[in-house]
Parts: sequence; structure tokens; C-alpha cells
Amino acid sequence: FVSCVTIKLNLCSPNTPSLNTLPLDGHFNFHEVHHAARDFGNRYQFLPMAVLHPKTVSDIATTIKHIWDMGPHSELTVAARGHGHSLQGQAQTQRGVVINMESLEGPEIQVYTGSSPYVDVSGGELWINILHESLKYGLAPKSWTDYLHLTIGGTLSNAGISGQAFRHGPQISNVHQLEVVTGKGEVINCSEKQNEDLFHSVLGGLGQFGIITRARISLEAAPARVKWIRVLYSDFAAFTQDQEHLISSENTFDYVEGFVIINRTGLLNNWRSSFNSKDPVQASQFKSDGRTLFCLELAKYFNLDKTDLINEEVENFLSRLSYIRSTLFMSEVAYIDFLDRVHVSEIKLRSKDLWDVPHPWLNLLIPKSKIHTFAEEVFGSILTATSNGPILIYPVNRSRWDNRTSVVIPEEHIFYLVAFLTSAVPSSTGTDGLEHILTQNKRILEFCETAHLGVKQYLPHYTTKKEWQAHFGPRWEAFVQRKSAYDPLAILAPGQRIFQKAIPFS
Ligand SMILES: Cc1cc2nc3c(=O)[nH]c(=O)nc-3n(C[C@H](O)[C@H](O)[C@H](O)COP(=O)(O)OP(=O)(O)OC[C@H]3O[C@@H](n4cnc5c(N)ncnc54)[C@H](O)[C@@H]3O)c2cc1C
Ligand SMILES: Cc1ccn(-c2ncnc3[nH]cnc23)c1
Repeated sequence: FVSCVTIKLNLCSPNTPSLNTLPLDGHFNFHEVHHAARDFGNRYQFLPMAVLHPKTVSDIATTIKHIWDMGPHSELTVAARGHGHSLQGQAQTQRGVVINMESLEGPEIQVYTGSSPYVDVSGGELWINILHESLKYGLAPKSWTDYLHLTIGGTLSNAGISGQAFRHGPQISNVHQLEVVTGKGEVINCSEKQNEDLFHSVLGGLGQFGIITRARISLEAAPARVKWIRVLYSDFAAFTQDQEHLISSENTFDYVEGFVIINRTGLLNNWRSSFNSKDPVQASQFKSDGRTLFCLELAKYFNLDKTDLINEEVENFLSRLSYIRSTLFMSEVAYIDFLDRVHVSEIKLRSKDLWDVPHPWLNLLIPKSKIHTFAEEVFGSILTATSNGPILIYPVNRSRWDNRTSVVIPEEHIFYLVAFLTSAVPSSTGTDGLEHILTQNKRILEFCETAHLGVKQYLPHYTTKKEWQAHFGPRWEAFVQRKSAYDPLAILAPGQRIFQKAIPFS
């Protein structure tokens, strides 16, 4: 009954414009609002008034222009929704309009071969589809996320980071051009050379300055195969030293990541479980004695003409690392299978009804000089039981990130991503329950604050202006300036909760 009343209230909210009268190619749906009020985090559900299924960019521009023309007294906001894999409601809007970006039709994925190949795609396109299409030409994007069932607009609004970022930078460092619909309903093409301030604002801009409707992404020759390696360390200093050596070397591995394995029980949880190898180089049974272990994950790309050389090359690179020799685990997979590896975990988790659960994730960017202090306190004390999901840890080079974009990163030349990718067991009150995990996240953040570690959140979530100001630090003024330039009525991406739509008292 409540939900019917809620929907009814939304339809009758005082400022509901006659959206249905807009001359659109697409359409509004006033009934599927519950789907648009959910995301991967499964923790927030803001009910919109309607969902727009745009066929064309003009549908998006017309709708935003209509709301812009209503002026500051309208309460209507607009949330672009890519694949809805946000964690804390960032693609949602209370009583506003959700734009289903995946409905966008128009030119298919267009791959341009040549000396500097690139691909033109819709902002609502999934990276997995871009990979399939570009592989037809022996090409692929250079920089990825670990999971590919995310949209261009969603990842470029954050950064898009994975184990290739140390060399190619995050995905926002591999964009040539964007088409953007601003908060005034203007459709603007932007790049390094044209409307460059809008271009840099939108990259990592948390959806605040415009809706990405098309993007031109840099491509490279795609390798056929991947040597996929995991080795273990018990010594954190040796682990980080090797990771930092690898991201500073020219010709070694093509992907550098890592995991933390918390196991107080001493039973080594099957750290190879998500390692879907077909012909692994079996690691002899390694006995862990309850110590926290650190797994270095590497990938070396190669083509079929180098099959007999690659093993020798990889062994040579590995010989310089100081991992526990009996823990080498190596397999060989096709490039697409390596890149789509997390989808394998998704299928397993869905089969156990463990995918659509609350995900209280915490993603941190930590300066190199503080990573040992962080590790000692967090992995040594705060994290007690086994983790409730993967804990990623790997360094990247700040030089591959562009200061002019909106993404907030630590000041140091090398900083780490540490990602607590936890899944909560619904209605559990134990160490795998939501409350316990949220308390643990809070303790981690409080430690970072009191120890002045200079940590920044990736995929940031704050609920007060004071916290957002602290997040942006000296860049807050520029961020506000950009908002007033491109979305002065604060219509866009209200789910990030950075700017509240200031409705003056009438
Ligand atoms: C299983 C999983 C694995 C992940 N792995 C990684 C990883 O390895 N590396 C990494 O960097 N991130 C990773 N992420 C985080 C992911 O990049 C972000 O959550 C991303 O925003 C999700 O993309 P989406 O298309 O679902 O965006 P949505 O959740 O739909 O939207 C995200 C934000 O962007 C805005 N937005 C969406 N589309 C557009 C657009 N076209 N123009 C402007 N703004 C838009 C939304 O309003 C919202 O504020 C992962 C997430 C999941 C669930
Ligand atoms: C919800 C889930 C299940 C597995 N994962 C992941 N596993 C490994 N690396 C990841 N990176 C992002 N999500 C990841 C995330």
C-alpha cells in the first residue's frame, strides 16, 4: 500500500512538470521506479518520480533543458544511470528523473583502425561489449576495471582503475573526446583541445557537470593470450617492495595487482578459488600458520608467435621477486577470459544467491609513505576474522593521472588502492553482517583520520558538505566553480549528495 501511495504522491508532487508532453523519440516510464531505486550496494533506495528511456541524445537534452527552464524553484533532479553498480545510491534520485543510459540508441560501437586506433561508443555502453567489438579488429582498450559489466559513463565519472593503471593510467587517462549534455541541456563536444575545462571536469567528475552521451577511447593491439600468475608473501615489506619495483620497470608484466589474505584460523582459504585456471602450474600444498598473507597477482600478455619464449621470459622476471617459492601458481588463458575474470566470480556468487546482497565496500587511495602504517594497524589489528570478500592492494604511478581532471588522489608519486570488497550476509548479526562490516569500515576511516595518513576515498561516499570539502581539500573551490559553470541549478547526479538542490523559499 505504501509503495502505491508513494508512487501516487510522486506523480502528484507539486512541481511535477508535464514531462509526458515533451517531444521525445524515447519515453518516460512512471512504473518501473523500484528497479531504478536499487544498485549493487543494496543499501539505499531513493524512489524516483519517473524513468526516462532516451532513444537519442536529444531526448536527454530536451528533458534537462525543460527542467532547466523551470528555474530554481523546481525540485526536479536528474540521475544518469549506467549499469547501476554504484554502492551508495550515487545513480539514484529521490522524486527526480532517472535516465536509463543503456536505452540510448544511435551509432553502434565504431572502431577506427590505423596508427592511433580508437573506438567511438555511447556513454551507456558496457565495457564488455566494447571489448568484444574491438577484438574483432585485433584491438582493445588499454586500461580496464577488474569487472567489465559497467558502463563508460559510470567508470569515467569515477576513474576506472585496475592492474594496467600503473602503465596506462586509469580509464580517464585514455579518453580522446566526449559528447556531454550539461545541466543546462546543452550538447557539447569536448576534448583536450576543445572546451577542455568541461572535458577535464567530467572525467572523474562524479556525474556533477554533465551526462556523457558518447566517448572516444584509445585502443591498442590486443594480445591473444595471458600468463596469469599468483604468488604469496608473508612479509609485507617484501610484497610492497616487489610491487613498487614492478610498476617502475619498463618491460616486465602488463598487469600488477594484489590481495590481502586474512586468515586467523590458519586454514588457508582457497586463495586460488577465483583463479579459474585450466592448466595451472600446481603450487605445492603451502601450509599457512594463521599469518596474514599477501598475494601478488601478475599478468604477462603474449601472442602465439612467442609461445615458446614466454615461459623463459616470465621465469626470468619472477626470479627477481622474493615471494615464497612454493606458492607460485601460474595458468594461461585467453585475453578476454583474463579481463572478464570477475564475471566468473559473479556467476558463482549468483548461483549461491550471494550476489544481490548488501555490499558495504570501502575503497581507499593511500600514499606510498603511509602504506606500512596503514597495513600494520588495519591488517594487523582492526581486521579480526577472515575478510568477507576480496581485499585488493596495489600501487599506481601518479604521473599517469591528469591533475586537471576532477578525480581526487593522494599527493605522492606512488599511491596504493586498497579495496575492501565485502559482501554482507543479510540479517546476520555476526562478523559477516552489515553492522559489523560498517563498524569495521568506520574504524578504518577513523584510524586514517587520526593518523593523518592523507588517505582519499575512491568511489567516495559522504553525506555532509563539510566532509566533501575535506575530500576535495584545496580543489574544492575549483569543483564548486565548475558546478556553477555547467550545472548551476544542481540538477545532475543528486545521488552523490555533494550539492543539495537549493530551493529558495517561495
Ligand atoms: C563487481 C564490481 C567490480 C568493480 N570493479 C571496479 C574496478 O576494478 N575498478 C574501478 O575503478 N571500479 C570498479 N567498480 C566500481 C565501478 O566503476 C563504479 O561503481 C561505476 O560507477 C559503476 O558503473 P555503472 O555503469 O554501474 O554506473 P552507475 O552506478 O549507473 O552510475 C555511477 C555514477 O555515475 C553517474 N553516471 C552514470 N552514467 C553516466 C553518464 N553516462 N554520464 C555521467 N554520469 C553518469 C551516475 O549518476 C552515478 O553518479 C566495480 C563495481 C562493481 C559492482
Ligand atoms: C562482488 C565481487 C566478487 C568478486 N569481486 C572481485 N574479485 C576480484 N577483484 C575484484 N575487483 C573488483 N571486484 C572484484 C567482487
